[in-house]
Amino acid sequence: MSDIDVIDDLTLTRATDDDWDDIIAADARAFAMRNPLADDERDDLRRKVADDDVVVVRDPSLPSAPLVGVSMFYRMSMTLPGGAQADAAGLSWVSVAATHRRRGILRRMLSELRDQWLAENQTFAILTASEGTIYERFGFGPACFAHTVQIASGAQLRAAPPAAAQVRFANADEVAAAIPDIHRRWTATRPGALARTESWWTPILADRSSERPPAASGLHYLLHEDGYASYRVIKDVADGTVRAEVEEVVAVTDAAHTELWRVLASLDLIPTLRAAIPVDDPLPAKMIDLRAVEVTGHDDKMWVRILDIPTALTARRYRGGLDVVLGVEDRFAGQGGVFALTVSDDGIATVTESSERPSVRLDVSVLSSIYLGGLSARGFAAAGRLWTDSDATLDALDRAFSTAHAPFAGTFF
Ligand SMILES: CC(=O)SCCNC(=O)CCNC(=O)[C@H](O)C(C)(C)COP(=O)(O)OP(=O)(O)OC[C@H]1O[C@@H](n2cnc3c(N)ncnc32)[C@H](O)[C@@H]1OP(=O)(O)O
Repeated sequence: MSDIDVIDDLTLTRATDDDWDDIIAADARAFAMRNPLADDERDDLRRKVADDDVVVVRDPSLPSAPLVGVSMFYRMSMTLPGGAQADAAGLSWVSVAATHRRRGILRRMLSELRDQWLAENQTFAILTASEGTIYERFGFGPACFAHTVQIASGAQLRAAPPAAAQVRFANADEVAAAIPDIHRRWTATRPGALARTESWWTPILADRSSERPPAASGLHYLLHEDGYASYRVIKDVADGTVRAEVEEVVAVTDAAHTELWRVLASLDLIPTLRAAIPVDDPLPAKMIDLRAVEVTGHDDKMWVRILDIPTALTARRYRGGLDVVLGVEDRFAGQGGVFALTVSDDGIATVTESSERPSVRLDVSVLSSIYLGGLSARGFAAAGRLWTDSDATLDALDRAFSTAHAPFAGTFF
């Protein structure tokens, strides 16, 4: 890592206070935002990221040396299969000016950050991707998915309502006091779940009007002792129709999940609800008519890149015994190699570098995709992107890497 680097006639540095006006303007252009971040949103962002974790590229050959590239990462924490929490570098706000595309600025910025992550012994990098074809070349694989669902108002749950209400609408103070802890309890139950520190909660709880979708209300909160839900009411300006966008349903128990959805599905004068839910969410199975939960979209929500393969493989738990030799290719970060992975019947792994012939071959992006249990080894084998020496090896690999719950990040970054 260096303080200043030259790519042809460009300079690459870490951000300082003086760069932030240009960073905000550049990202607003690159992400087609109607307005750049307002001052309070910019303060929120700066509380979440250190200037030393922000890479800035400028072109001094042009008047005023415009900022032509920016990338940053948050220091985040993610739940692994089995419940351990691991640090993860959350890559975000990556952009290159439209005037300077396709001359290697993204590759150069990611190389700089890769060198930093390796020097810091980071095990994982994660991101939410704007397009599906950019990040595999850097070793990232799609790892967490969500279903977008639409639910008609009045949809009935099978379970009879409890005698006494267990859910109530809560005011801002009650919400601020209760939900960070419920969220923390929830993260322990889901692989891929991202923890939120205070600097992440501040903008969520502030619910700034500048951050709301057009024609959207503020957040309404429903509180249960083991869960919460939030939603906005949106009136379509074009046709006047009303719907609710469910922002979050965070339930630590099945009972909390049922009671929160019971209330959401019965909101008056709101014909339609939309939500993004885990792909294995039990909601359809809880309805009298499973068609009441219509899946309208399926999106990759978080990508993972394993940076330290032995540490990552030993940090998670597995669902069955396994004895394989993984041959992993990593063209971007050079962290691949051959690793003997042995998992005991109780799901605990030991990993050693090996000189044996691999029984499984795959790219680090594929290993990263199956790591949280969101995609299967068998699926990649069928796509010709993972090779095993036998079907029995594939079966064992598939079973060991699968998880009881589909991974779900729960926080956009
Ligand atoms: C984590 C996040 O922040 S996701 C958000 C990403 N940012 C955006 O979508 C904002 C709008 N887009 C942009 O700012 C730019 O087009 C970027 C950042 C996507 C690409 O920046 P560039 O500097 O043009 O990329 P660069 O020239 O370094 O290309 C690197 C590689 O990615 C490939 N690539 C770049 N953009 C794309 C794309 N949109 N689709 C597919 N491949 C792409 C290039 O072909 C190149 O491949 P190679 O090195 O294997 O030959």
